[in-house]
Formats: sequence, structure tokens, C-alpha cells
Amino acid sequence: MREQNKSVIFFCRTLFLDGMQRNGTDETDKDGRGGVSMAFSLLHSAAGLSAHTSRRLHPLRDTVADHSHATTSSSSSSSAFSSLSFLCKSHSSRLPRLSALRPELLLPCSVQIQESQRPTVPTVRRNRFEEELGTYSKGERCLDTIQGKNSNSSRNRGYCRCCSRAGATRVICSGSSSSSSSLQWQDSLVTMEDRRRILQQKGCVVWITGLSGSGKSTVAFAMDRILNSMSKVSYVLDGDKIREGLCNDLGFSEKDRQENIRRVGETAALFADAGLITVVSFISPYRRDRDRVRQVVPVGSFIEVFMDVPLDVCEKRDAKGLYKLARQGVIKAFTGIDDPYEKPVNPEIVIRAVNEHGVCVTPDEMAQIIIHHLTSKGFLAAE
Ligand SMILES: Nc1ncnc2c1ncn2[C@@H]1O[C@H](COP(=O)(O)OS(=O)(=O)O)[C@@H](OP(=O)(O)O)[C@H]1O
Ligand SMILES: Nc1ncnc2c1ncn2[C@@H]1O[C@H](COP(=O)(O)OP(=O)(O)O)[C@@H](O)[C@H]1O
Repeated sequence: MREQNKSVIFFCRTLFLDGMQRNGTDETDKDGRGGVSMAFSLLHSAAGLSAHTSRRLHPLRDTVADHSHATTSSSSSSSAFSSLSFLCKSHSSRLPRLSALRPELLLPCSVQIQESQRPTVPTVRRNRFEEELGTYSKGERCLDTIQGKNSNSSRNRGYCRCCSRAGATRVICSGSSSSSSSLQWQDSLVTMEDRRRILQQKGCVVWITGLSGSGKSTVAFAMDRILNSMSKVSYVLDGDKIREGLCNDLGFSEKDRQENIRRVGETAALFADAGLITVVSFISPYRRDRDRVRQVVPVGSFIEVFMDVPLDVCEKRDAKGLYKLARQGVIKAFTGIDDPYEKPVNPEIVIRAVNEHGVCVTPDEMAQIIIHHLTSKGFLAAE
């Protein structure tokens, strides 16, 4: 068993799910279990490993056990990517819960738990959106200022508002906050460029927005299939699927939609950081929410695709019968009927149901338009 796993680990691609990142994916999950187990579950799926819904499992203990199974079984797979291994590095706030795990569960599945070696600087990281849009109070400083370090991590963009240093690393302020956690971002020792060389592609987020029935999912999965046939590693985050798991506590109010998009945006950004062509198909009706996701993805790596399909076409399709129910008033706040949809102002790609000759465009043709864009921007090549 141990020997077998050694070889798996030797070949595998690693990805850190660091306690720090819970600030993004499970910020509203006070318990902290849901986001981590869901992230494991999604990554299992992305790697083509056996995926279990997090709700069926005891979060953490069972995902680790599940991971043990996945790692072992992946040893026979020829796909390098299916040998994904997770090194879960814990910060102090998570230790009590993780330390309850039995060592015999942890050792064979290469999940290592260790406390940060670095001295902990009492820092508090706010919601990233607030950081970028908001201002800092007197006395607040960014982590760069405290540690005097600079990072070239692709996700650490922007500038520090307190010291106004352009190109500074992630903005983390040391001011007071309602959160009592002591967080410190640890940069990965593997860069995006390292991953790009191996995968022969550059991670990005293809964000498909449009009305219900505009063809978002159809195009997303057509892209996934075509990219797969080109030996490119892609993964679709589809509204329906994510709403069953990661966002199953959310409805369709403006606030819930905002949180929905924030969570999937953070998840997509992690997937892109891991090198995947990440295809996201959500209505995402609010321009502000989409623009915020653009901010958490490296510059140039967010490709907004607008499914410019008129409401009457979507309503005629009514694949799920939801428009009919919305017109009858059974479903409230349905996008396009009694809830707003804000069209993108300057999307990278606009997809229309008919071409300039008035001929219907097939889903594969739509997918090819997006893939052509990815190729022209260099996302499907190593350099
Ligand atoms: N009130 C209301 N408005 C819009 N859509 C609704 C609503 N209620 C349920 N549904 C179904 O939920 C799917 C949209 O989920 P999303 O996560 O993409 O929505 S959003 O981005 O948070 O607005 C959407 O799926 P798609 O048809 O694939 O877009 C609908 O099937
Ligand atoms: N290019 C297309 N031409 C014609 N029908 C399409 C096209 N793309 C999708 N459809 C159909 O439209 C309906 C809604 O598509 P779907 O992908 O589920 O939309 P969304 O994810 O935006 O709700 C489905 O019945 C699908 O078969």
C-alpha cells in the first residue's frame, strides 16, 4: 500500500488547498467544513477521480478517506492529471478539527497536516472585493509592508492602498475586523508558468453569461468535449451543478445571486490558477458581480462570453418549463421576466443564435468561436 502510493505521489500533480483560501470559497461558512469538502469534491471531479457529493460524506474525515481511495486507484491510470494529490496544509484555526483525524487515514493518502513554519503576523484579510473597492483606515497596513516581501504570484495583483505601492502583493490589512482569525497567505512554490509548461496550456476563466435557455450549458459542455479531444484540460462549472452543492444554501434574491457568483468566481480562479481552462456557465445577471470576478482572475485571463439570445427565443425554447411557470407567477424573480439581466458592456466574445447571414449557429460552431479566441490569445499553448 505504502509502496504503491509512493509511486503515485512521485508522478502526481499537487495542489494546495490552504486554509487561507477558505476566505474565498467558504467565507460565509462559519463552520468551515462545507467549503473545504466541496473543494475536494470539485477537484476530484476535475481530475477525473471518483467524485462523491460532499453532503453524503462527513466533511474532511470522509473526503480524506475518499481521497485515499482515489489516490490509490489512480495509480493504474495513464493520465498524469488523474494522479492529482492534495496536500492539505492547515493553519492553526483548523488544527483542532484536523487533528481529530486518525493518523492511519492520513498517512497512506499523502495528506500532510502541519502548522505554518513562518512566524504568524496578526493580519486580517477582508473580503477581497471590499479590499479592492474600499479604503483602509488609519493604522492599517498591508502584509507587504509588514513583511517587506514581494511576490510574483499571479493572483497577487493590484496595489496596496495603504502604502500605494504599485504591484504590491495581495492586499492584507492588519486592522481590526469582525473575524478573529490570524491569516497569512503562503505563496505556492510552483508557479503558473511551471504548470503551463507541463500542461501545455495556460489556465483561464471562460465566463459564459446569458438568460436561462440562451444555450450557456450547451456551449460550455461542447467546449469541454472539443478541448478534451485536443488533449487540453478543461472543466465546466455549471450553475445547476454548483447550486446543488457549493451554493445549495442560496436562492435567487439579488444578495444570494451576488454570493453565488462570488463563490463560483473564487472557485474558478483557483481552477485557473491550477492551469485548467475553466468554463463557467451562470446567468450572472449583474454586471457588477461579473466585473468583481474579473478582478480576482489574473489580468487578461478572464474571458467574458455573452450569449446574446433574445428573451423571446429563450422563452420559446423553455427547455425546463420555467418561463411558463414564471409567466404564471409560480416562480418569482425569474431573470428576464420579473428580475433584471444586465448585458455586458464590453465582453470579449458575443455569441448570437444566428450568424450574419441569418443562419442558425450550432452549439459546436459557438464553442469553436470561443476556442478560436483562446488559441489566438495563447491559452492553448505552452508559451
Ligand atoms: N428565479 C430564477 N431566475 C433564474 N433562474 C432560475 C430561477 N429559479 C430557478 N432558476 C434556475 O436556476 C438556474 C440559474 O442559476 P444560476 O446560478 O446560473 O443563476 S445566477 O447566476 O445566480 O443568477 C437556471 O438555469 P439555466 O436555465 O441553466 O440558466 C434556472 O434553471
Ligand atoms: N445553438 C443552439 N441552437 C438551438 N438550440 C440550442 C442551441 N444551444 C442550446 N439550445 C437549446 O436551448 C435549450 C437551452 O439550452 P441550455 O444550454 O440549457 O441553456 P442555458 O444553460 O443557458 O439555460 C436546450 O434545449 C438546448 O438544446
